[in-house]
Amino acid sequence: MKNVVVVGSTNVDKVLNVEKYALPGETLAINSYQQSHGGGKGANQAIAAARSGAQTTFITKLGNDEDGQSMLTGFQNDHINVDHLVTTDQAQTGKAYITVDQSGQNSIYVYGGANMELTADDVEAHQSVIAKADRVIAQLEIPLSAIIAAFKIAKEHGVQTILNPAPAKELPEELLRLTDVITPNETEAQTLTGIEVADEVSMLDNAMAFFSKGISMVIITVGSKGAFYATPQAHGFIPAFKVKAVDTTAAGDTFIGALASQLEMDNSNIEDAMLYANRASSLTVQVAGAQNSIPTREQIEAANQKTNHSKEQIEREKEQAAQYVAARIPDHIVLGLGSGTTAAYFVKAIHDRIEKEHLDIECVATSVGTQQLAEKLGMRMLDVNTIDAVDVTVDGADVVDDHLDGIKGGGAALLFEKLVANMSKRNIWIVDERKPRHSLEGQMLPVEVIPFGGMGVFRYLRDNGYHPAFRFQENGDIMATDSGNYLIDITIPNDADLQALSENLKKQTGVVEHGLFLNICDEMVVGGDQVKVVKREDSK
Ligand SMILES: Nc1ncnc2c1ncn2[C@@H]1O[C@H](COP(=O)(O)OP(=O)(O)OP(=O)(O)O)[C@@H](O)[C@H]1O
Ligand SMILES: [K+]
Repeated sequence: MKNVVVVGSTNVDKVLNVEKYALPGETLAINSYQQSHGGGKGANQAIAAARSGAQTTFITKLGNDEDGQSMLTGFQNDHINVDHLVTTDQAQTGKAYITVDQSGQNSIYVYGGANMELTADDVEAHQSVIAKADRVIAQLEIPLSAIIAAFKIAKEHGVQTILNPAPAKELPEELLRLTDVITPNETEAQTLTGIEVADEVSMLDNAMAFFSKGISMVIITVGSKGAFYATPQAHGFIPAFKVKAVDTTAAGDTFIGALASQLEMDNSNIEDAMLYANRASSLTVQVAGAQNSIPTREQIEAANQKTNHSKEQIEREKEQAAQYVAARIPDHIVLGLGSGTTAAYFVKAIHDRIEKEHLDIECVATSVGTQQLAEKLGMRMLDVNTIDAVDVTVDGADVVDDHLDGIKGGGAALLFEKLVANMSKRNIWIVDERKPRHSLEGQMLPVEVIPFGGMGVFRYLRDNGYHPAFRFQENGDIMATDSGNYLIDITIPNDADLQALSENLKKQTGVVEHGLFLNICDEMVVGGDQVKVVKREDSK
C-alpha cells in the first residue's frame, strides 16, 4: 500500500446545473442548484487516493466554520489522516462556484479563502509526515511557497514529488526543478511549455520540454481520449474508456489520486496503473458532482470485471475469424502459419480439420513459438529453406488501415512473418474488431535492428523525429527477437508516405526489418457474430 501525502486545497463546491452558459449580459434560469458538495483539487485527490486504498495524509487549511467542519468529517469518513490539517480564523473555507451544462462540461469560479493562507511554515511544521511518505502530491490552488516547502522536504528525504499544475499558470523554475512527476492536462501542458498538445508527437515534444527542466516523468491527461506518459526511457498512450459523461468535475483529480495509489516507485507498472486511473476517472465522469463521484477500489475493480467480459469477447472474435478461415482452406497446399494469439487459434482450428478430414496440408511456421505449437499438435512441418513458395499464409496483425496495409511485430516475430508473407501467393489476416483503423498515422511501428550498432539506428530515428524507444521485457531486460535482434518502437508521423517510410527505414545500416506490411495482405477477416471479409481487390 502506498503512503501518500497530499498538500493542497479544500473547497466547498456550489454546483449549478444549466442548459447552456450565459453570455455576458444574459440572464438564464438554472435547472437545479445543489448546495455544498465537497471539492477542491487537493481534497479530491486525497479522497481518490484514499478510496483506492492508499494510506493518505492531507495537509490543507480550513476556515473555522461550518463548511470546514463538514469537510473534516468527510475526510475522516474516508479514513484520511487529518492530524496535519490546519485551521484559521483569518478566512473562510475555500469555495468553488461550478456550472455544469447539459453536455457535462463545467466552468468554475474559485474563492481561495483559507487555502490561500496555507504557508510554508504550516507545511514545515508537518515535516515528519512528508519525510515518511512514498510520494507527495500538490496542485496550484494554494500558495506556491507552501508547495515549494513541501517539495524541498520531500527531496531531502527521497520522497517522490508529483505536481498537478492546475489551474494552469506559469511556474518558477525552482518548483519545476523540485518536481519528479508532472501531470498536466492539455491546456496546462501548453501553458507551461508553449507547445500545443495535438497528437502523440506533440505530447512527446511537451515531455521533452519538461525533461529539460529536470522532471523525470510526464503524464498528460487528454479528457475523453485518455492519457499519455513519458519517461526518458519509454512512452505510451493509454486510451480512455468509452462511457457516457455526465459531469467531468474531478476527473483529473480522480486520475491522479488513483494513479498515486497504484504506481510502483520504479514506475515498472506505469501502463497498468494508468489503466486503473483511466477506469477510476471513467466512473467519476458518469456521476454528477466532485467528491461524491470519486469511486472506491471495489467499484473500480467491479467495473474492470465487467470489461474482462469484453476481453472475452475479443478472444471470441479472434477465434471466430480463425475458424472462418480454417474452414475455407483448400486441400493439397503449403500453408504458412502466422504468429501471435490470433494465429494460434487458427493453428488449432486448421489442425482439427486436417485430422478430421485427413487433409494433405504441409505447413511453414513464422516463429519459434508457432513451430513449437504446430509440432506439439503433430502437424507436418516444412523447413522454409526447402521450398520456393507458400500457397496461403494466415496471420494476425496489430493494426490494418483502409487499404489493407498494416503493422505487425507487436509480438516480436516480424522478420520471419515478413519472409514467409513475401513467399506467399496469398496472405490472409485474421483480426478482432479493434484492429481495423482508417490510417496508420500515430501508430507504433516496430523496427528490428542488429544489437551491434543498434544505438546508431536509435540516434538516427530520434534525430529524424520518429520518437524511438527500445522495447523491454517485463523483467527490465532489452527484448530480443527470435533471431536475437533488438526492437525499437517508433511512432508513424502524421501525413507519412508509408512507402517512402518503409524504403527509408530499410536503407539504414543496422535495420534488419520493420513492421510495415504494405501491399502484402490480400484479405482481412474480422471476427464477430457476423464475420466480415475485406478483400484487397475491393478495398481500393
Ligand atoms: N468523457 C470521458 N470519458 C471517459 N473518461 C474520461 C472522460 N473525461 C475524462 N476522462 C478520464 O479522466 C482523465 C482526466 O481527464 P481530463 O484530462 O479532462 O482532466 P482534467 O482536465 O484535469 O479534468 P477536470 O479538470 O475536469 O477534473 C482522462 O485521462 C480520462 O481517463
Ligand atoms: K463527476
